[in-house]
Amino acid sequence: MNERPVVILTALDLEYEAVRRHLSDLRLHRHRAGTRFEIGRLPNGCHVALGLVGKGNQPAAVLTERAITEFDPFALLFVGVAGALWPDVDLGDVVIATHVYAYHGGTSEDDGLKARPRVWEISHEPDQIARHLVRNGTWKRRLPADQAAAEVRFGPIAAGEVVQDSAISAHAQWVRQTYNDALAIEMEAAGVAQAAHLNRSLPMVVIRGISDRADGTKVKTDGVGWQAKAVTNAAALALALAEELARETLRGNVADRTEKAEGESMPEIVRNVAKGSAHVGVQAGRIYGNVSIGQPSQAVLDPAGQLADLRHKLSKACAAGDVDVATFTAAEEEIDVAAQSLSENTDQGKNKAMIALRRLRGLLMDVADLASKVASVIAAIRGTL
Ligand SMILES: Nc1nc2c([nH]c(=O)n2[C@H]2C[C@H](O)[C@@H](COP(=O)(O)OP(=O)(O)OP(=O)(O)O)O2)c(=O)[nH]1
Repeated sequence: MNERPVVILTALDLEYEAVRRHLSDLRLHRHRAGTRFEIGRLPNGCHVALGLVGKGNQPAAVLTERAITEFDPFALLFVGVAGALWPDVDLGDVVIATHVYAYHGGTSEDDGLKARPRVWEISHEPDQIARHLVRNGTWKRRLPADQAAAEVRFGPIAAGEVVQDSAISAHAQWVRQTYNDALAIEMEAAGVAQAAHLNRSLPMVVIRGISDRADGTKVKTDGVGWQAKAVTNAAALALALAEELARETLRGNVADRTEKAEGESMPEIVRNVAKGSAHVGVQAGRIYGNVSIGQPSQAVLDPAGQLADLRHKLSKACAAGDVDVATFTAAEEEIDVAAQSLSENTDQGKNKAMIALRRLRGLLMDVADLASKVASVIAAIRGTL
């Protein structure tokens, strides 16, 4: 749906795996310096370039810069685990960084260490979208059935150069006193935030699952699997956010294209006619989506393809004012559910998709074209059962 991908970066292998699990059609992308990214798709068609940066702000900054240059993403997400700095932040909770503190900046003076804080703030639109997703709870659909529900918190994250695993060391006390509104602590967000800022303030969000309390019990909580549980929650929310950000970008693009189409004389469908032995190239201002050469084709798309086509038509109908924004949003959610259920490729998944599509048919019944398109997707799925 979006030509530009979202980049998602992680530090640890288990974080990478937690994101990778949500992607389909994965393919390897090698950078000439040896960095390996994988490019996959989310159920709504949004492309994701996934990378592993390792631990620490420095490699995170360098590889974030590399990913931005390589993929020109519309947004960047960092997904991982972190330690909680306060007792009311629970294991398994998800923290979305409203601010990132690079807490190691300072001057060492005769009377002690003085902080020289650097801080980056979350961009407005991803912040609003993330809060909306948390409010309506739809992101939880991506959690495995046996995963306990997590609380999501918005607040600052402190990023430094050490693994913090004490509540009483001088370092721990200094962090808690100097950055006392920070909810969580980790080692990459400052590098990622710096790289995003230096790239025209690319929208960037850090999403962390709490896997320990940064208080000397990390070995124990790691040992009973909290890292995997915590990052499963963070990844589910991150991918819901990626989809919604992609949708917003598409909405912007569709509106943009519609305005241009009205101002330009070029019609949407251009027929290039050759007479005699003349050779004619494609004469069109822009070409979007599939290109058919020759007579209009009646090719039959599979259910997933039909669903993608339906999504595209829905966006156009919304941009043209035939579908209001509330209906559009509700309809897109049903399409997401149908696409995700279909991607399971089981009879159960197909049945779930049919139920979502029946709800969708109800939502779109006033728009004849779209309602009949929904009916044909239902028929196509029924044919595969
Ligand atoms: N859960 C948690 N994650 C943290 C903390 N500090 C911290 O940097 N992180 C994030 C950022 C790093 O990418 C990564 C470090 O955790 P880790 O489990 O790899 O730490 P470690 O180096 O002590 O682990 P190990 O390889 O020695 O087992 O997790 C913390 O206190 N708790």
